[in-house]
Amino acid sequence: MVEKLSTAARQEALAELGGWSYDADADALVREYKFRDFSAAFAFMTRVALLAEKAGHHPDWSNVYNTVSIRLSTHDAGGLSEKDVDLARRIDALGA
Ligand SMILES: C[C@H](O)[C@H](O)[C@H]1CNC2=NC(N)=NC(=O)C2=N1
Repeated sequence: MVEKLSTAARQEALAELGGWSYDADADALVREYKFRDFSAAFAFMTRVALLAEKAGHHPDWSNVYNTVSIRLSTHDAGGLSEKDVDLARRIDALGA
């Protein structure tokens, strides 16, 4: 069972993950990515999907044309865990 992050650990993670915001109501990390068109957005989603499968941890997300909205939280823990921080780091490492 995965533990939710403590307030201190969450604040530390947010400081490190520059582009991500914290949704306090959902206890989730959120970020929006913009691309030049749908193809580029969907190519990014494909890469994230492969990361997520490898990690066994999956984003809640949506796509509208060139925009991909990602929300990370751990369903099993009922909020933010280290798994979300790890996945956010890996998504950022794609360099989108
Ligand atoms: C069995 C499987 O690993 C679990 O159901 C995983 C799958 N992906 C998941 N993704 C997310 N975001 N939260 C989870 O709790 C979760 N659980």
